Amino acid sequence: MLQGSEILTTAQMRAIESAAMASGRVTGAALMERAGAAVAGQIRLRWPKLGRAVVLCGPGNNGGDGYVIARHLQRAGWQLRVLGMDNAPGPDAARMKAEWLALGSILPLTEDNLRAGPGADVYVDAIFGTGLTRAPEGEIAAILAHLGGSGGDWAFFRERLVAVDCPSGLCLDSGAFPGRPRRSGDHDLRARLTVAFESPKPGHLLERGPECCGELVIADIGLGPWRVRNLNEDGTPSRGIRYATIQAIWPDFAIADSRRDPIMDGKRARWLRKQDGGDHKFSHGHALILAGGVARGGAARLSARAALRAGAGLVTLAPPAEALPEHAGPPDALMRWAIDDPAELRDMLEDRRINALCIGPGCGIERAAALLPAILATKRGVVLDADALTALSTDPDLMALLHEDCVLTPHAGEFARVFPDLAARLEHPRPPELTRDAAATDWTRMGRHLMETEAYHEELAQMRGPLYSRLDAARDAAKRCGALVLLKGPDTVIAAPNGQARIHSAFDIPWLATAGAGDVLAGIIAGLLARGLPALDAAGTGAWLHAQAARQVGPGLIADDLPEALPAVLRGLQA
Ligand SMILES: NC(=O)C1=CN([C@@H]2O[C@H](COP(=O)(O)OP(=O)(O)OC[C@H]3O[C@@H](n4cnc5c(N)ncnc54)[C@H](OP(=O)(O)O)[C@@H]3O)[C@@H](O)[C@H]2O)[C@@H](O)CC1
Ligand SMILES: Nc1ncnc2c1ncn2[C@@H]1O[C@H](COP(=O)(O)OP(=O)(O)O)[C@@H](O)[C@H]1O
Ligand SMILES: [K+]
Repeated sequence: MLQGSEILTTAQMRAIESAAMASGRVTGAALMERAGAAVAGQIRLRWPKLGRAVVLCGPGNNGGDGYVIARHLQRAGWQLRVLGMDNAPGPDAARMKAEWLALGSILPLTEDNLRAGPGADVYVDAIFGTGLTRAPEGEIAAILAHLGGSGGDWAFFRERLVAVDCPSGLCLDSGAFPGRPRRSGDHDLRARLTVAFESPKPGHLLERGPECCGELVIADIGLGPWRVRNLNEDGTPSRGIRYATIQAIWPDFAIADSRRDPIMDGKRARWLRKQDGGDHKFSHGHALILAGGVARGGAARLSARAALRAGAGLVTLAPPAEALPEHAGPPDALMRWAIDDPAELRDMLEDRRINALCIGPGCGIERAAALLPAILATKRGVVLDADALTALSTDPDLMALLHEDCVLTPHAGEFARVFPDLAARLEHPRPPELTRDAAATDWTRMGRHLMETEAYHEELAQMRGPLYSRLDAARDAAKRCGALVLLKGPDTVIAAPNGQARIHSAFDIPWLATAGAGDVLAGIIAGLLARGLPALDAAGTGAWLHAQAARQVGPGLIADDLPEALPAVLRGLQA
């Protein structure tokens, strides 16, 4: 029910392009023409006066787009300087290069030529797009560093840089820059505007992507018919299951066509607002939130409050008996019940109406480790956060008890504790080995088969980009432990064991990084599990509600505000 924009990996995008071309119904040159025209159109929209543009064209099809852009801008009356490479690109880019040469000249793509000449209003970065296979070196690295502000003119280029598909050097599968430290931001290329094609790629939304892409516009270049999986008997695409398995939740980018899916359909909104009618409190579920010992109750109380606000019919907070008096205050809607040991928990779980749990916030590692076997054995929906994750990391037997209704909500540090090897792979600035060699892939064959067999969709789904991504890490973790993994951060990634994934972008709300915000998220998800949502949906909807609450409150937010902001978020849903 929760919908967002489909995200395509670079491999899926290439395969779709190849499928379109293999069908004989569209040529690569036509696609390139549409792509270049779309970028030129976006430039003219933002710079309505005629100006001066410098277009930097790389060795491949991204460069081909650049030559199309130069042609369109020149025809519109702009003054152009085009810098390109002296190589023989593929046939489509070669054709676009030749068409440009009939109108103007090409200077060598060097830093000296970039620096020479009068300053321009717009610099078009058409050096590398989805075909980046390794870290840029030499002259191109120097150009990219210059555009990134190594000469001190960071702000100048930040205002004027338009990136075609992505800022060059950014890996569109991971949002990292190959060859650079993962979290460094020095001299990263930052565009004012990025125009990408058909769908966002993971790298637009992960790690450095959102900051470096600037405003992101997705242009429709007409590949829609090849994005569906099912075919009619005559080979034409039918309305079918969309095969992209990754979706963006609450993307903060514009899609320059009308296909944008609503983030929240009316049915989901009505359900969240409990407007379906006729239900009583037990039909909205009963969530049990385990709390920890004396003086540690705040975190679990935040979770419990959030579960109530998310709509669970009943919520019980369960600290050990000695800590029970601490929880005497509001909210009065919250029930309290002392649980000291696994036997008492098992007794309580005899009540089948308790259908979701949350364990971890302020729980204490020992208590979490002691209670988890009883919880996991019931196979009920459960959120494991904070101390429960630490408990998990020290006990492989607990890991073995996880099931697909478990939701793990680690931040990066907790993820590294539970999945140290996967976290270590994320630290590599360079790939230990290339997991995909685009040059060695026969994309034409891939495109043809994409239209014919399911197996190719699976093969495609297995393909990785040149850098290990947070998406790869969350998917690998989910597959390994058989549970849903929600890896927190400004770019939250949610992955199910079957490979389905969501990316939730929250770069616009840095004030959400505040003590206790994660406890609230765990509670919201537990509330939604109690209401009956499957794990992937509960996590996706929960991440979205959590962020919306933070947007509602704004800077100055403390975690206590988040549950209280949920009614306004729910009231604002279009039911
Ligand atoms: N296909 C289509 O129909 C459409 C495609 N479209 C456009 O095409 C773009 C993808 O094009 P692409 O596949 O040609 O890749 P691109 O990003 O231009 O770079 C590849 C070139 O760079 C080279 N190279 C890579 N890394 C390097 C490095 N570090 N340092 C130096 N060289 C490096 C690589 O060489 P190689 O690795 O083989 O040595 C190859 O020569 C896509 O982003 C979109 O803009 C649109 O027009 C819509 C229709
Ligand atoms: N820079 C950021 N911008 C937006 N959201 C963030 C940022 N950093 C963290 N978050 C979000 O804030 C929450 C913090 O959770 P967590 O790290 O568990 O905090 P705590 O343990 O204090 O509750 C998560 O939902 C995370 O996705
Ligand atoms: K580019």
